[in-house]
Amino acid sequence: MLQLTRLIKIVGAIARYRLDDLVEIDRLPFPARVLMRLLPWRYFIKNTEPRAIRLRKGLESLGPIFIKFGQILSTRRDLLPDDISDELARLQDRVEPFPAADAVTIIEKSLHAPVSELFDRFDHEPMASASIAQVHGARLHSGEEVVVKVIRPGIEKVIRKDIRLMYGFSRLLITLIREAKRLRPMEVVRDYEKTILDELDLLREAANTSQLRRNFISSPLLFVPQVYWDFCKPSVMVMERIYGVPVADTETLKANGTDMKKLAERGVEIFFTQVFRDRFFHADMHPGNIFVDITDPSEPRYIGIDCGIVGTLEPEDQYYLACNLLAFFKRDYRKVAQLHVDSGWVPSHTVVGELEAAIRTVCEPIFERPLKDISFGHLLVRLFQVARRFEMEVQPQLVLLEKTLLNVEGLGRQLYPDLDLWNTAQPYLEKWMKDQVSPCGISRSVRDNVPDWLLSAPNMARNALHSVKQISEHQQKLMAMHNRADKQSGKLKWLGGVLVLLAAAVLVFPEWSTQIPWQGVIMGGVGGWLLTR
Ligand SMILES: Nc1ncnc2c1ncn2[C@@H]1O[C@H](COP(=O)(O)OP(=O)(O)OP(=O)(O)O)[C@@H](O)[C@H]1O
Repeated sequence: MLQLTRLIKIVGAIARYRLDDLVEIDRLPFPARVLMRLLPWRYFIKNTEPRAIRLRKGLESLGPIFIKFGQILSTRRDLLPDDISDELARLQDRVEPFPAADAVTIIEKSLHAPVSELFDRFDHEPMASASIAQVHGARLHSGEEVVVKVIRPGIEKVIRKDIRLMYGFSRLLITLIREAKRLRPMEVVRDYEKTILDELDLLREAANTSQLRRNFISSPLLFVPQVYWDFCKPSVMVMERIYGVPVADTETLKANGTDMKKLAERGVEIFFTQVFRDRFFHADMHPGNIFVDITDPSEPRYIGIDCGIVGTLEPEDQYYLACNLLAFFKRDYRKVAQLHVDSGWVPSHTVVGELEAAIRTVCEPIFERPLKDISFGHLLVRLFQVARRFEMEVQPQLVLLEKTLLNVEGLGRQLYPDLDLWNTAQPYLEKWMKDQVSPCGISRSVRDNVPDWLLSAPNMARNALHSVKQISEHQQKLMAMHNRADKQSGKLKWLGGVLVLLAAAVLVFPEWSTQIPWQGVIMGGVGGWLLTR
């Protein structure tokens, strides 16, 4: 019943914001075209606002889960046109807070103690309320000021139901409009499902926060609040309270004499450190999650919160990124193409020259601009688009990285419009490359891997024996098949020989053709051959 009400609400939003207009009817197959023309609201609802704004408003009207979906969708620039991505990126989940009494119940149930016992002070008025969680201020008995993040009650059920509906819509879309496959609606929903369900587990967020804090523990670039593990459960998380200026509040930052150039460059440095040193990056870098500590405005330090979404990279991904970025900026498209083939990102049958030409077509216009105006993020977006045409399955972690890079760039340029991203990033990449191939780097890699190799040695021996056994079994099977094929070809030769002899005899003595019982000869031949198989 709830599902039906939801469905009616969704159809209502489609009608009100004329979201059906986002589809080009003339390009649809005949039955879908008829169906679309039969939609009743086409004839009495007009909405002349730009399509991107209508889509944003439609999602907003459907509430927090769809807003979150829109936010995640906005990051798929590899699939969506720019106007839609830009507009969806403006979606903000301003959500009504839920009653503090509900928050208290969840906290007490999770931590098995009354709030008054758990905290010295608990602020019933929430500090912030978003789609998934609500944040309350509090003080521990030991005196530390903290914030308590609580998952919205009943939200998981709503999310799971909405996701089922989204899958249903995606299937319908693909069935009705074959072209829609290009937008990969099922993949987009799957992406969303994973991200949002991960965000529901605050233990996961707490673990990510701890890891990021450890990675930057003595860094002047980034501060990450401490997690209080004794107060963390899947629906409740308690962490150190931070005090900083929201990064979007550039007026306050400037009024306090913050070194904006340094701030912008530090953002890029943090990103490249996370990617090329730690292979672990905060992947939800929207301005609401970033604050600045301006205790010393000439040395501004970032403060990062909300580590619900993080990305991790495999060493191969890291290598791929570094090599590609370096080759790109040297405009060595052949190398970029070759790297794609060598690393198996595109199938081995790919013609390197063709991939090289496609990459050149995409990149040359971008490099027309001065280096400082080039967007790394857009470059990656375009590269992935090309790679997809060449059957490269773009890994989700790379899509996450591309989205983060776009955020970091956007933020950096907002803070300091002349930010030269390449100049800031190049030393990191080149240093990383040098490290990898230096004797130190190689010995470090060997040292890191030796314990694993030693531990897996007994297994390796067993696996090797197993493989040898399997190979010899396969060989025996192949030999047997080979012998049978030999025998059969011998029999076929024998049968062929008899038939050739008979044919020759008929040619020499044509009168025999009427005397020979042909059916008998053929049946006898085939029967004899089968019996001797
Ligand atoms: N450690 C903290 N100290 C001070 N304020 C905090 C802290 N953590 C969160 N907040 C406040 O609460 C707000 C929401 O927190 P957070 O981003 O973690 O929640 P969320 O539900 O994941 O929100 P969203 O998903 O929309 O980013 C922040 O924008 C900030 O104002």
